[in-house]
Amino acid sequence: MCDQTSIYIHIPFCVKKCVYCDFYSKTDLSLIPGYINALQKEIEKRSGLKDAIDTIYFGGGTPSLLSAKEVETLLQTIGDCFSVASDVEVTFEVNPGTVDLNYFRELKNVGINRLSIGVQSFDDDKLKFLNRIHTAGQARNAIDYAGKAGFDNISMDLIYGIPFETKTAWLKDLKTAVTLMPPHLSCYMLTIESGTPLHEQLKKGVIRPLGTSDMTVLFKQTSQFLGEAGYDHYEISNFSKGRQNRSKHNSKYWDMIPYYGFGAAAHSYDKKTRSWNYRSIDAYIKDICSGRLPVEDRETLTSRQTMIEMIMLRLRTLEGLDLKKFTTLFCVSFETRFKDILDHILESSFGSVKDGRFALTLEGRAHLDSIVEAFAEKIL
Ligand SMILES: C[S@@+](CC[C@H](N)C(=O)[O-])C[C@H]1O[C@@H](n2cnc3c(N)ncnc32)[C@H](O)[C@@H]1O
Ligand SMILES: C[S@@+](CC[C@H](N)C(=O)[O-])C[C@H]1O[C@@H](n2cnc3c(N)ncnc32)[C@H](O)[C@@H]1O
Ligand code: SF4
Repeated sequence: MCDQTSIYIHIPFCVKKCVYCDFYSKTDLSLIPGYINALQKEIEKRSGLKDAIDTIYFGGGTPSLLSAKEVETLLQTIGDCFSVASDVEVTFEVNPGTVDLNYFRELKNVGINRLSIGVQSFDDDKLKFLNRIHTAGQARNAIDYAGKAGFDNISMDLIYGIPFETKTAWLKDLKTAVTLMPPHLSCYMLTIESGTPLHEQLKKGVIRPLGTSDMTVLFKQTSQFLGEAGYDHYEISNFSKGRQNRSKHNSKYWDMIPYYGFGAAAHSYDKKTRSWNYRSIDAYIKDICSGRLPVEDRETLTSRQTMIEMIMLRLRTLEGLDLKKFTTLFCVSFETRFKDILDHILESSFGSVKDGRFALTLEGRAHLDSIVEAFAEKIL
């Protein structure tokens, strides 16, 4: 029998960098054809016909900078090198400043069946502050085109908690989002990553980030508002209309199911080992063209690392951690191993144990980082 697995393809190109983003991408678009060629070679080199691929994800960077022909070429190579399921979910990330109706029709024709649209906000001032290449009008058009081209599996990315953002302003963004009725929404709390222009602004005192308690208010407001609008808060940043509209691909990350990562800066996981490719387009292409795999490094997870990772990932989700599965994997019951922390969490209503699963409440998820840290300290 085939093993179910996934493919992630990294497209490290952007028209310009957004002030908050530290995902790997470059603005030299002339490198795209050579990169596609190298990607094909990497896929061929790592081919695995015994693996049944049921999700494929084009992420970035900006996948929507590729021509539909280039996307088709990559999907054909995957089809030649892997056993792709007939009902495979194929997600494609889109920047609203790079698309039109015809492009979406072409994407549909070459086999893309889920779009993740990087809207970020419907407020032009907020978009300008973030250094996005598009306006709110273009974001609305992108959603409209996606529907007209026949996509029904659409997700929207939004960012909240930028400096000076108020509860009212964020609520306005959420209200606009739900009127467009996407079946899936990702709402990300702004993180100020070191090395980004936003971090520079912070160091110079040009911006003052929102405090933790203001962020917590926005996080809870998001969950409450989207809950009332019919969305399940199924992962800390993700919301869907029913189970059928969850991201199958990302759900696999939270379930620790193996995946292939192709391209510069892409990560792969095979149940025991994590590996990652060079975070440089030049180094990636050079290795591939010399017949080597472009792996920068790999680490085999110890049982302790797997335990931390499983707790960290599962506590992000609505369903939480399967206690029986934990005992089978680690030969110790979760309740015994973490009695003190668990008692504290249950007493303070930050979590609950139901039907053999330990999950955080909304209040608990608002304190996810410190809760995960408490578990990690106990494991190390
Ligand atoms: C890596 S981007 C790729 C999507 C596409 N390039 C775009 O921006 O339209 C995926 C998503 O991550 C989120 N993101 C990236 N950096 C972030 C940060 N520092 N804080 C919060 N969200 C972030 C954004 O919502 C973005 O749409
Ligand atoms: C921030 S999430 C956005 C998910 C989107 N909201 C959705 O529901 O489909 C996706 C980003 O994570 C990063 N990413 C995901 N899987 C990856 C992998 N295997 N290797 C490297 N980066 C990855 C990419 O930058 C990608 O743009
Ligand atoms: S958020 Fe998207 S468009 Fe902006 S720099 Fe990051 S990957 Fe590129």
